[in-house]
Amino acid sequence: MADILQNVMDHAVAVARKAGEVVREALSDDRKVMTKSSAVDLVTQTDQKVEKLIIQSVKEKFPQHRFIGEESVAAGEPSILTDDPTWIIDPIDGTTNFVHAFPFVAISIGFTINKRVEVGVVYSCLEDKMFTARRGGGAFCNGEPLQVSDQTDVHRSIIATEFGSNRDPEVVDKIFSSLRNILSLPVHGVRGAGTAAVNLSLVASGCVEAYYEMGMHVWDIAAGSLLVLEAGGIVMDVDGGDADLMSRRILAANNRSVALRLVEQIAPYRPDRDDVKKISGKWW
Ligand SMILES: O=P(O)(O)O[C@H]1[C@H](O)[C@@H](O)[C@H](O)[C@@H](O)[C@@H]1O
Ligand SMILES: [Mg+2]
Ligand SMILES: [Mg+2]
Repeated sequence: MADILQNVMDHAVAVARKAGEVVREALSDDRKVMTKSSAVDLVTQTDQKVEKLIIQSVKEKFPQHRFIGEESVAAGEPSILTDDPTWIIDPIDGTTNFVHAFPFVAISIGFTINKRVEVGVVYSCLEDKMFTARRGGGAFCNGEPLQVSDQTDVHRSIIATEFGSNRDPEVVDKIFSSLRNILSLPVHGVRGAGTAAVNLSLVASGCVEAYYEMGMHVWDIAAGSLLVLEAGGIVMDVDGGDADLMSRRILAANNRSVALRLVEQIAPYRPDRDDVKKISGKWW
């Protein structure tokens, strides 16, 4: 098992670096923008091209492994996590940033066995930061070990979150209700990088104390959640329950005391799960 995981890690890092080159080059081209679940859920040909590149390259090396890829799911592939070795891929996390050349864009690759993330790679390709984690083996950025912040007082914390791409009025109300509660605690600040994977790497790096979001997907958080755990942090549901990769809800924090103060402030809602088939033939 150990050797397989090292091979997976090495391959994930190599292919993420290659994907990052493609993304950086594409920044100077015209970016044709299409939409998916809503008018603000963006996708480009580069997202699709990078996902194909990653999946093809992994298939050649690990023909038995399964995939859950953001753009494959958008094209109708199922989004079901099994016990089999599975690569969970977000080819461009931060597509809106990519479209606008806002400088935080990541390639996120998580690898699960028995539904548990064993390897996580987040390549923040415009910063050239390669974040890596193996379960039980620590978290690193460009080879340097990561450690979450030791702050226990939420009032002295920075909290990261995102607004997502769901503009239903009830969801927007919940987002603002959570924000108002958290800002009024008060906290030192609220931030959002525009990519879940980078937000999680910021928690792992100790730059922000916590990140929460509802409505993102498993490919946004699979790799980054392992970074946080391996940097000494915790990952849970926004209501304080157990984390569930497919629930589309996450709260990742440096420690339990900060996390539980946030749980009291977050107005939760339940997006449709990633593994629930809503409309026949479509997996979202
Ligand atoms: O679609 P991408 O850019 O892969 O992922 C982003 C989600 O679309 C967005 O809803 C979410 O808020 C953001 O955190 C995520 O990274
Ligand atoms: Mg994403
Ligand atoms: Mg994406």
